[in-house]
Amino acid sequence: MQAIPNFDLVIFGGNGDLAMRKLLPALFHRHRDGDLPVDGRILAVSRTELTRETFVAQVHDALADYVAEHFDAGLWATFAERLDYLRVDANTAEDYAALADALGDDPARVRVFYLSTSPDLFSAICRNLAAKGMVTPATRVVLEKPLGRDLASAQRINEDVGAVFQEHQIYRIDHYLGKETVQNMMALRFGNSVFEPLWRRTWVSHVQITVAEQLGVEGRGEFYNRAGAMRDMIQNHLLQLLCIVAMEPPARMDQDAVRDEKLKILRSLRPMSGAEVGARTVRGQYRAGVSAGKPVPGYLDEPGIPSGSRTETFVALKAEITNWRWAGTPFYLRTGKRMQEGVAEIVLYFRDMPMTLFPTVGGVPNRLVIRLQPDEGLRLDLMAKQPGDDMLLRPVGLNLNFAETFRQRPMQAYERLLTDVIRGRLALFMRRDELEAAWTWVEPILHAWEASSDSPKSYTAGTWGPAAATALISRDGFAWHEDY
Ligand SMILES: NC(=O)C1=CN([C@@H]2O[C@H](COP(=O)(O)OP(=O)(O)OC[C@H]3O[C@@H](n4cnc5c(N)ncnc54)[C@H](OP(=O)(O)O)[C@@H]3O)[C@@H](O)[C@H]2O)C=CC1
Ligand SMILES: O=C1O[C@H](COP(=O)(O)O)[C@@H](O)[C@H](O)[C@H]1O
Repeated sequence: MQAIPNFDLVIFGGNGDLAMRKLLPALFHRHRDGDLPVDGRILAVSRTELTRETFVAQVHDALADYVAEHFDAGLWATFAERLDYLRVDANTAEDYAALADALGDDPARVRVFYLSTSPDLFSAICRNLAAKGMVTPATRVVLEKPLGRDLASAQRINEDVGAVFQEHQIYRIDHYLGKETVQNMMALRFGNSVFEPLWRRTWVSHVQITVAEQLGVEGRGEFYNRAGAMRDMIQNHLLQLLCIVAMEPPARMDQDAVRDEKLKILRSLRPMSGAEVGARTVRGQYRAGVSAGKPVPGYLDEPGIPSGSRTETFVALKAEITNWRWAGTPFYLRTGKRMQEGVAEIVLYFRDMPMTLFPTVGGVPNRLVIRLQPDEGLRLDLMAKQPGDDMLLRPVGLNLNFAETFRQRPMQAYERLLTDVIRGRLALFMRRDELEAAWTWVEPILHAWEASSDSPKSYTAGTWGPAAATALISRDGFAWHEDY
């Protein structure tokens, strides 16, 4: 494993929610594990006037909450030495002079600009960094999602960022690609021979990808209401998961070979015509209910949500991949806020046997359940004989729980991704053409929804979403995997 080189990491939006909840805790974990070089500096920037001391105190409190039992006072002291804060308004060219001074002029030093702000600021930030001569060959830029709200706006951002940075310097983050189980899926598929012959239309009847959250919009109402579940989750996380399940083995595990294969899948997604969208997609919006044992308000009563909003908090849809391996095997995608369980998983359902020889109790088709959250693992559901005189079969699961097997703290997605940027490893980041292919597929669905007079179907918080989502899959003779 390549050591992490000395670095300057500049986080635009360094006092924001993502930085405090995910980025700085991830860096603290890597510091605690002794993975960061001594000369690795973290410089937070944003508009608010803060002293270094105040900022460091804010990070201390955030880490105490978000790193919880892994927080260590001794390690905090050395971590705090890495931190600094600078006031920079992204739109004010003069503010960048102090940033350029703080970074110095060593052209060989790895320099990462992490843009953890609204994407409206990305163009101005890149332009100003270039104008002040801060973009060296060893500089990388990380772009947070969502990258645009449709194909045209994504292209505009890509053009503006591309005018300053070369493609190999641009890291478009999708934190799902940093999850251990997602990488384990590549290990399962391309490090074992046993599944490869089965991994195709001949043996797989359909695939389900579910990312269900119990959380609501959690103080991000204004942002969420402009996005909705399609832009927030399907366009990026769920389509990336679909790519990892469906892609062909890359010729090598190098960044472009992997990304080429994912791109082929995105381009093989059968486009939905406006007329088909009604039958192949379901959008929902939660109303008040009980989630994780507590009464919760409906979406329209959350702070920052305008009355009568038609933003979807749930999407279920049927996708089809028109290629040699998958034609005829539907992929059902489903995501929602305030669902009954917080769970993320991929389930491959294998085809039924041609005939039944044995009586069964609670028969299910053979299936492979790949669990991303909450407990990462794999389960292969098989039928086995129940002990006793009768030849009676019942379902049993062969279980692999990664935490129990490896007895190691699983690395959080941002821990892996942040250090990949510093190391210059692009494989787990999206290339421009991938991002644009994903928007190309999603956009007609969004347009059809916008043009429709229908509102999202209402569902009670704490359930599995609108009844129409059950109908979407049961029409094809299948049912959502919900037996947790
Ligand atoms: N929070 C999350 O869980 C996730 C967030 N994201 C994405 O990450 C990005 C950041 O999100 P989040 O942290 O939640 O948002 P916040 O609103 O919490 O943070 C925004 C940050 O941007 C800074 N900022 C705003 N305007 C300017 C400006 N003109 N110049 C400099 N800094 C500015 C703010 O600081 P100040 O006001 O002091 O300037 C603040 O630090 C967004 O693109 C979001 O979509 C993606 C996935 C999950
Ligand atoms: O990107 C996002 O992801 C989170 C879900 O991430 P997870 O790692 O907790 O599964 C989601 O809550 C948020 O709305 C979205 O912006």
